[in-house]
Amino acid sequence: MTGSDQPDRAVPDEVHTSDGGAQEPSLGEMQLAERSSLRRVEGLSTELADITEVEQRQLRLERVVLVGVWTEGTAAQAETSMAELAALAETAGSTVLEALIQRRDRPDASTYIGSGKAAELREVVMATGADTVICDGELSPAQLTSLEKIVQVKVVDRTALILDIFAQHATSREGKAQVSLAQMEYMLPRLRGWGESMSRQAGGRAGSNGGVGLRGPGETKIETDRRRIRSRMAKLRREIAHMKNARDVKRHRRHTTGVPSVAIVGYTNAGKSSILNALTGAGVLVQNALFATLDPTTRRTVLDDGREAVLTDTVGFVRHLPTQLVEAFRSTLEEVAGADLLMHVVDGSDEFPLEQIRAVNEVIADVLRGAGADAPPELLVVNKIDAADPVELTRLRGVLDGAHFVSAHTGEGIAELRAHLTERLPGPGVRVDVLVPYSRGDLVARIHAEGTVDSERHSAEGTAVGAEVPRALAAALAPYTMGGAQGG
Ligand SMILES: Nc1nc2c(ncn2[C@@H]2O[C@H](COP(=O)(O)OP(=O)(O)OP(=O)(O)O)[C@@H](O)[C@H]2O)c(=O)[nH]1
Ligand SMILES: [Mg+2]
Repeated sequence: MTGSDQPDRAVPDEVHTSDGGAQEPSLGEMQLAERSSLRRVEGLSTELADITEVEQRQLRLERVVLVGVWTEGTAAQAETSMAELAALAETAGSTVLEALIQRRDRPDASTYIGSGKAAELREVVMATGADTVICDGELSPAQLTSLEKIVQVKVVDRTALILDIFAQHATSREGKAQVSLAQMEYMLPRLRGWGESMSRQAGGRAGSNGGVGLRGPGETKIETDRRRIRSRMAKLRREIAHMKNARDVKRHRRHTTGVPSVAIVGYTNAGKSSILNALTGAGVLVQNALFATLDPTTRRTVLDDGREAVLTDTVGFVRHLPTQLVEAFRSTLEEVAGADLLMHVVDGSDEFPLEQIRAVNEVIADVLRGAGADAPPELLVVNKIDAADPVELTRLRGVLDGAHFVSAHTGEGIAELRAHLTERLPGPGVRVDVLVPYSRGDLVARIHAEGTVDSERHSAEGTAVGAEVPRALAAALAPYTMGGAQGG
């Protein structure tokens, strides 16, 4: 049993698996099929018909060679980074033919890998018949252009690759708008570079690029494109702000009705959606692919004590998430700021779980700073313990104090996790009448922040408060309970 034997109201029964996800959820399968059928469809609106050359380049990553510059860290870390780039490339739908790592103090200012290595790369491209080179970093527009000149196939960087995946995966209106905005922001300074190499390469590409090739990216064309992109970006920003308002209202309503909320965050592919499914029986898309989830999915569940809670599955994070994306997804990620609890899921079978934790924490801190919000309490959940190395797990148990160790697949630890959530989430609360000494002003502050105060009086001995507070806080307040004042 996974422990998720409470009925879930949001989904039909047949989706509810008791074996923790051995069966592929049907909703997920549908989404999966839909996704692959959409893979090669250019997603931008017709308004952008004139400038989709950039998009089309990004969507045609078919046979790729990866190249990385290894500037710091161990060889194992450099290899992990390349393996991740390969996974990203495959997620975007391409076949990885070859990967090269170059050891340098810093990326070459003009060609990223240096001209000697670039010539070597050209050889590899010719030998393998690759049509794209993907660099493991963010390249300047000039670097992209110079490297393209040498290798003579299109060159794409990690940022463009991630943006491409996001563009393929976004399903909600808000998600799509956010990705478009991020892509345009990325594109804007690169238009000239893309344009120049496009005109050189236009002959090699079929149909869809004909218009561009014929016209040529003259200075005027670029200027017009820029202006169009800018005004489209402004429009998108307005739309996104509007959608965010609607979501804020919904969230606020949830808050005022007192339904506690959990935001599930974590590195991409850590198993966030699997845990949501294991906890609630929801049929959220689970895929061994990066960024399977892009739109926050909220599911209701019934806690062990019969209360309701909502869990929100969020977009996964990755090292060096393009800044344009952090920016664009900020409003979505603000779900994080509004949650009562952050459930941070870590892949315990990953080679460097602590680095994943760090990368995720950086993005969260960034988002919260932007939202001007305090971090909600965090619960660390180490997933995939069925697949993890036992020695590594022992080490993790040592360093990750208070973490829960679970397997969404076998269901191990899931019941305990549910019990912990029940315990930890603010509930309708416990009635307390306490006299808190002035030395514990922190507790009074917490009562105000976490509970509902209905009486407060200052006396010589301290602050007398009558309030309804979450169970955990009630426990902390137990020593200050006023004699005989119980029961209300
Ligand atoms: N062995 C093992 N694999 C798991 C477990 N939980 C999830 N997985 C696998 O890990 C992969 C990613 O799972 P998801 O739940 O889609 O991960 P996610 O964090 O939602 O990923 P994104 O939405 O892509 O960021 C899938 O192939 C799952 O089957 C687990 O407990 N054990
Ligand atoms: Mg997911």
